[in-house]
Amino acid sequence: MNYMEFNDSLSASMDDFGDNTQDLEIPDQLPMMAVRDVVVFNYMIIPLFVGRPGSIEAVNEAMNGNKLLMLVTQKDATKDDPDPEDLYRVGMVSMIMRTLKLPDGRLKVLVQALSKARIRDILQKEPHYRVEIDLIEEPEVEEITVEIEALMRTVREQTEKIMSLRGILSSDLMMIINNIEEPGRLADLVGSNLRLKIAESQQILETVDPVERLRLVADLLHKELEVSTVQAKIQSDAKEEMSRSQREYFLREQLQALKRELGDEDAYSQEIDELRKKIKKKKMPKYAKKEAKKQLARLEMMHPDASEATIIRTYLDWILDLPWSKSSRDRLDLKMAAKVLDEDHYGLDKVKERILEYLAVRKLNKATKGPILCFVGPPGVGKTSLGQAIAKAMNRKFYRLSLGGMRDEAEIRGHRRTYIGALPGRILQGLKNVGTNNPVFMMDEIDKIGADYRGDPSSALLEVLDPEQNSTFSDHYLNLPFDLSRVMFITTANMSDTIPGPLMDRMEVIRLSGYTLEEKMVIAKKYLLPRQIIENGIKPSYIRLDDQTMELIISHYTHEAGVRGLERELGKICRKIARRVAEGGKGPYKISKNTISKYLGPPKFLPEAELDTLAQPGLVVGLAWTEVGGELLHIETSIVPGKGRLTLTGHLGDVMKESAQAALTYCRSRCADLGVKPEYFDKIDIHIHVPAGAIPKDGPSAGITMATALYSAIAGKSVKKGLAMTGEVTLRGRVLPIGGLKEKALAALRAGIKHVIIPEENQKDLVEIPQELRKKITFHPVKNMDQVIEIALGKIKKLRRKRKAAGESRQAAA
Ligand SMILES: Nc1ncnc2c1ncn2[C@@H]1O[C@H](COP(=O)(O)OP(=O)(O)OP(=O)(O)O)[C@@H](O)[C@H]1O
Repeated sequence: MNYMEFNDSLSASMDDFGDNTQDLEIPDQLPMMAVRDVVVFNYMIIPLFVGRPGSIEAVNEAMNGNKLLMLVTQKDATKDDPDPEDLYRVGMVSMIMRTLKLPDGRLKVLVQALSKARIRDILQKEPHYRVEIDLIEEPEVEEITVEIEALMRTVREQTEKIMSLRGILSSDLMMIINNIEEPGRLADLVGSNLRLKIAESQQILETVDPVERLRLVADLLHKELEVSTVQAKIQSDAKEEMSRSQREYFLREQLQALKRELGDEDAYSQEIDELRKKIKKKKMPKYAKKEAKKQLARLEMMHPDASEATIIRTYLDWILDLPWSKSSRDRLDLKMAAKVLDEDHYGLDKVKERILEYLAVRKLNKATKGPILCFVGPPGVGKTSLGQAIAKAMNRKFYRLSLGGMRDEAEIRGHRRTYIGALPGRILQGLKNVGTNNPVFMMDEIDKIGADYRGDPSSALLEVLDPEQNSTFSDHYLNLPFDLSRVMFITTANMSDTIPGPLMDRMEVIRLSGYTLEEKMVIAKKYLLPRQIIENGIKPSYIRLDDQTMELIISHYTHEAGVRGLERELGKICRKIARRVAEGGKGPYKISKNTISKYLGPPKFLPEAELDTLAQPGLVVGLAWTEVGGELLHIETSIVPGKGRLTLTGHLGDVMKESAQAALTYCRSRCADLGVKPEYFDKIDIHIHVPAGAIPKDGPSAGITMATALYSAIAGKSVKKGLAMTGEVTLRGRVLPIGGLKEKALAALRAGIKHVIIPEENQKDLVEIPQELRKKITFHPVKNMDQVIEIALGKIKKLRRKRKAAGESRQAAA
């Protein structure tokens, strides 16, 4: 029942019946009718449609008697034949005011509620319910207190709010509500109009006390108000959304119309036309053109502002920007190329020769798929700049990509277009950048490439670098094969060990080792200093730097295989001079042994020989080969009374630890030479330490160094001054070959070392060592440890004698 019915019925009750019903006697036994979906309240006049046979019987009996009928609500509306327990016990005694037979056999009955009553007993169920009842009198409210008044006002206000939120506010109903002075009536009127659940309505009905009832209604109103507020908000939001998109649509239509009016008709179709022309003009493979046209057709069908349209536009831009067929013309003039290479780089003869061979083959057979060159060497030896020089010599564009730390395959291959913000991989980005499809493409630090859950970039690189596969390189974003076979790939690495095997297979390694002092001198004078002079805006005449000073800078201010640090130091000097000139100085400024510290501060490195820390038993200098070139490796051994323990410190790797064990076993096998009994080793603790403890060290090449250090410590004799060594040792004392001889020799030279012990099998590598270096260092090839000991410590027999004498004098002293 809605409020309109209520409204009508209320006025009907006032007009037609007034208080006539007041005098009516209500018997305590009445026919009863169950009603569904509605709870009848006091004073209500309500039309009911009666169809169930039992109900029709009950109405008929009432009509035959005093027209009174007990109405109770069914708990479950779906039950056609409710049992007594399906019925609420409190209901309304009502009077039938009018009945009307409907053509379908049902009755329409208009009833007026007279009094609340509780069923005491059910007398009969068939053919219709008949019940015994107790009337429930409505208690009188003696005084309308302030609290009740406030409650009534709240209920009125809240009712008004809910009705207005629901859009069904009626001034008539509000007038009636505002005029009701009795709390109970107000509760019934509002409660019956709230669209409550049946159980809640019944709860109101069963609450006898009028004030309590009103309070309950107030609570329910409060709840209802909250729900209605949220509901109204949801509706208005939805409406707003609708109207906004409608407004946008109309505005866009208007904009299009305005554009048409103004003559710059349809910018969108113009854009499409332009793209179409570009695709037609652009030289690209048929499959690429086909795909571009297909995407353009899709774009045409779309709304220009759709997000998908932006993705297609970016994709088309990429297709149009890629150098599908644009190449630079190769310069294959070998003389010219040799000149360019010499101009930019000193030395590196072998490398230059290999590059010229490469160019020669290209000249004779343009279709050749040359190998990928991989420059391996320490930092700052010119790997990158050599790549640039090759590009210059061949008249190609140059692009450099650093692979260091790259872990995501998508960096090489790109993301699929379905990703938001997807882009092609770095290879295609590089090609777009240079604008030709045959640049010199340098990939730096290929040894530092990583792999994790995002994929393995090295497997993607395989496809890029393999001449058999790279003519159909597929980038995830582009999703079309792109021919990379004309690109000249060059890779660089500091160490070749960490390059993944399959990659290594596809490349030709060219080693660039560190520079000797003499080479550095020439590079500094011919290339680095002139470049720094120009970069700092000064003139060559401002600066006087003699050879002696340059040598000092190299040996005391830098400690590196390459020349990057040297260039930085020279840059520092030029900067300081630039400042003086800018401040009005005239120069020339002489940089000498005495003034150098003014420019560069105190020396940063002292050559190791100058340190003179080497003349102690147990201290030996080894040579190591690291990423940054050759390095000296100091090994310290100390022996103390103990229980035969061997302690190794200095962040040593497993291989190096095993070398130490082998060294110890070697020394144990030489007890006689050392003049000690085998038990001696059970009474001492040996500690081998390799300083610079924070730097990890590994590899077998320190084997002979450790064995010598241990031998020297046990023998109590220092090794020869200015001696360094490298070689792997076996348990039987054989010396095995090592790698990186040139780098190690250069490091020894930098440190002022004069003698180097090397494995005999490495003797063949000596040819690679520059002549002037071989003049300064004596290399001692050895086959076994005994030879090492003889060179480092002197004749073994003499040693034994000495050791014995020392033991005797100790005994005598004791
Ligand atoms: N033989 C040389 N002749 C002239 N200049 C050189 C020579 N070798 C290196 N240089 C200069 O040294 C600087 C450093 O070289 P570059 O950047 O090519 O080193 P790199 O070997 O690529 O190092 P990294 O492994 O750290 O990338 C460059 O300015 C380069 O011109």
